[in-house]
Amino acid sequence: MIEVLHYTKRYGTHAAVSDLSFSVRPGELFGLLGSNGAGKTTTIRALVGLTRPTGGTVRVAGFDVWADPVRAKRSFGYIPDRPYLYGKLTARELLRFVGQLYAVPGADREIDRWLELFRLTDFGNELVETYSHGMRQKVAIIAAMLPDPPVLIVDEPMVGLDPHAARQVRELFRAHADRGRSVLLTTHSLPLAEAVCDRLVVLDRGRVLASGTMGDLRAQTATEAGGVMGESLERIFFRLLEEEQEEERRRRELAETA
Ligand SMILES: Nc1ncnc2c1ncn2[C@@H]1O[C@H](COP(=O)(O)OP(=O)(O)OP(=O)(O)O)[C@@H](O)[C@H]1O
Repeated sequence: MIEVLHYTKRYGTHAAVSDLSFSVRPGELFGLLGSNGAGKTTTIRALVGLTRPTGGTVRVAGFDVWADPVRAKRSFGYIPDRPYLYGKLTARELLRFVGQLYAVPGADREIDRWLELFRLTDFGNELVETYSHGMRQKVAIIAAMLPDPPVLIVDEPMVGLDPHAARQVRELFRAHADRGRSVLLTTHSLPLAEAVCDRLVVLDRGRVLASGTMGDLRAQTATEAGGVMGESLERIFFRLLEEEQEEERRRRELAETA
């Protein structure tokens, strides 16, 4: 459903992402993890047609996002890290607009259901510009999920959400994947990633440090860095970063002595 093949993005001489490959299958919830500046948003922006790759291919639902953008874009919902919403529309107007754009059957009923789910019913006829950060985030999530897309692409979904909404959203994404859809999400919340993701990629400065299921990551860090099986994703993540920093230090020392 999502295929990223040898994706590379350079800004001038700076490689934001280098030779990244992964795929997300139907029924999978896939996590893209990494520190600040690791290249998560850059990858997401290539997948949703906002930032052209320097090299490699990105496909959604079988369509090359850059060669066949309309068909690719019909097949996914996108929740950006900083959603842009029309502030001069009410949430209901904005969601009706999305419903018409994607020809969602029974859109009005669906919109009422979503607003109720996120406790926004009383605010549905208020202008979005009056909404709090978390309320806007909820509207962006509804807008992406209303067409029930085969692929959901999500950048940092939990920022600004209260604990109740964060749990709801986590369950929604899991349920979406369990209905045979594909979900790709980036997050800084390692407990969230560990709880919901089927497979993960850990990026650092645009390169893959590790990928696979939690079991794969545990096995990889256990053999490469002497870790123990059963470790949390948080421990694994820090172990991978420490390993990478150590490698980097060794490379610099070698370069200085050469
Ligand atoms: N428009 C741009 N011009 C130049 N460099 C950019 C641009 N956008 C991103 N970068 C660089 O690309 C790298 C990856 O950035 P990206 O936003 O993808 O990171 P991220 O993993 O999403 O980080 P965060 O967790 O902080 O959101 C960083 O070094 C960043 O400075």
